[in-house]
Amino acid sequence: MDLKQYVTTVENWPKEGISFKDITTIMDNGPAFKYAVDEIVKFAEEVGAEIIVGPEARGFIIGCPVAYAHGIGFAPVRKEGKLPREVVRVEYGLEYGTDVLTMHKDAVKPGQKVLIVDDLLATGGTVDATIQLVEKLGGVVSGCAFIIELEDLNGREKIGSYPVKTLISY
Ligand SMILES: O=P(O)(O)OC[C@H]1O[C@H](OP(=O)(O)OP(=O)(O)O)[C@H](O)[C@@H]1O
Ligand SMILES: Nc1ncnc2[nH]cnc12
Repeated sequence: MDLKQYVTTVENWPKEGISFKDITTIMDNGPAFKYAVDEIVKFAEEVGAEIIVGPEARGFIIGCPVAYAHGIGFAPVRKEGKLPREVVRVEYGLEYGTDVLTMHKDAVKPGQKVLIVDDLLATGGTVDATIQLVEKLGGVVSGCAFIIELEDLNGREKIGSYPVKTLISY
């Protein structure tokens, strides 16, 4: 399937100079959404994922159905102040700002094989912070999967040698 045709580009949003890739037009199309999730389900199997970790908010939309398809768990990465129990925290930079990401301290078990899933890889700040959170908990990052990669922003450099799957590149 040519998944790219279902992405909507919105220029100069949320800030001047940003070319925003809107995946809601993948999500609201049944066959396109199923194709995108199924591709990441296959990758999860290839890397032997035992749990899916996904950052708020769009990582939840893609990561949860992947976890469900395999009958494995999903652990959320959330912005500071959203998770109710003890957390680990990491500061990170975005294409358009900075923030703090957190995970519950017991969300991933030591030695557990983790697939990190998000909608989009831009500067890699979010995935880099997510890798750090998983590793603080003793999890083993077995791969990272995204629907979209913005190649010019070099996010892959932040991921280092972990296996990466992306479905669409710009
Ligand atoms: O590679 P990066 O430069 O870190 O950018 C990618 C991240 O940016 C977006 O999330 P955002 O923080 O806008 O949050 P949202 O999903 O809640 O809209 C996107 O969903 C990724 O998580
Ligand atoms: N250009 C972009 N489009 C959609 N989500 C993003 N997250 C970071 N950069 C983005």
